Amino acid sequence: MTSDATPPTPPLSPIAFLKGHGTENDFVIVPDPGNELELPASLVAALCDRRAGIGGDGLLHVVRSAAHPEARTHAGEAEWFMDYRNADGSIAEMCGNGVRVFARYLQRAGFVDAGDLAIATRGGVKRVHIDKDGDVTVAMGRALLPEDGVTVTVGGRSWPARNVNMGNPHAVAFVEDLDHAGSLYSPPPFTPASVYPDGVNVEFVVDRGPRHVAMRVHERGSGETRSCGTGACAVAVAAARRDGADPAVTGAPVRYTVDLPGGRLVITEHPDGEIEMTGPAVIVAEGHIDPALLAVPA
Ligand SMILES: N[C@@H](CCC[C@H](N)C(=O)O)C(=O)O
Repeated sequence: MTSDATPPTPPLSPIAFLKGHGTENDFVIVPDPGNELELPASLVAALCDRRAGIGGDGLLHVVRSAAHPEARTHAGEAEWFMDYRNADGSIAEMCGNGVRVFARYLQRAGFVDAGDLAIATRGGVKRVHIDKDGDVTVAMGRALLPEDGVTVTVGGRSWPARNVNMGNPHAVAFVEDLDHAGSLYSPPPFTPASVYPDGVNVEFVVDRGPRHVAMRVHERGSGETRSCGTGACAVAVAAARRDGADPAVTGAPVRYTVDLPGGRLVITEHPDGEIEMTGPAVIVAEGHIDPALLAVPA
């Protein structure tokens, strides 16, 4: 018997993924060396969904620089491009914890050895040092400190916040108590809104001791996370200016220990402005994405 019905669409092939975190800032890792996958914002959000998906604060799309239009010019310097997405599917320039986890993935997959490598990001090429079983250090580049800050208001309290750009935007507010930041699920209101037309990551900071601070963060596109690497760098830079320890002025490097809900990062700023971030990076699982999830409408 013949039929004129349309032949069924061939099933989508499953896609491999891994799950990893850096100080509990967690990521879905999608290896795609040839940049063959379509990853619309809706699919990224579905994968990062903690109830109906895999769950993560963001997604690390692992692509060869030569295969990605945004990274092709860096291919001679950095073989791999971190195509980073926030949990809501939005694109961000940089992710500090993400770069460490990305490097750990490359090492685990056998693409690189422990030691030194370069990774391309939208925030430029980052130099990374991987300890085989220990921490990962990233040269994060220099911070920009635009003069225009904002006032952040939560629960009737207001604080001035310093504008620090680590490739991505941050507003750093020193507060008396981290609980005063309230729920950071939604973006904390700030004025004037014109300072951050593309949104901002907001850090609330308290002192723990000499050159030692603790912070909570609301991440643009992800909500409150348990850690933010670029945020910890922004906090260390703001603290050094507040403490009269700007290395460009003193001529000496300054190191801050930054405690986050998910762990500890160590941030060193050098007299030439270069900032180094050191912390853990862990791969916790790997598997395959069910093709049904890949059929999420764009
Ligand atoms: N978690 C990251 C920052 C990710 C990007 C951020 N949400 C943004 O939109 O700028 C980090 O560890 O730096």
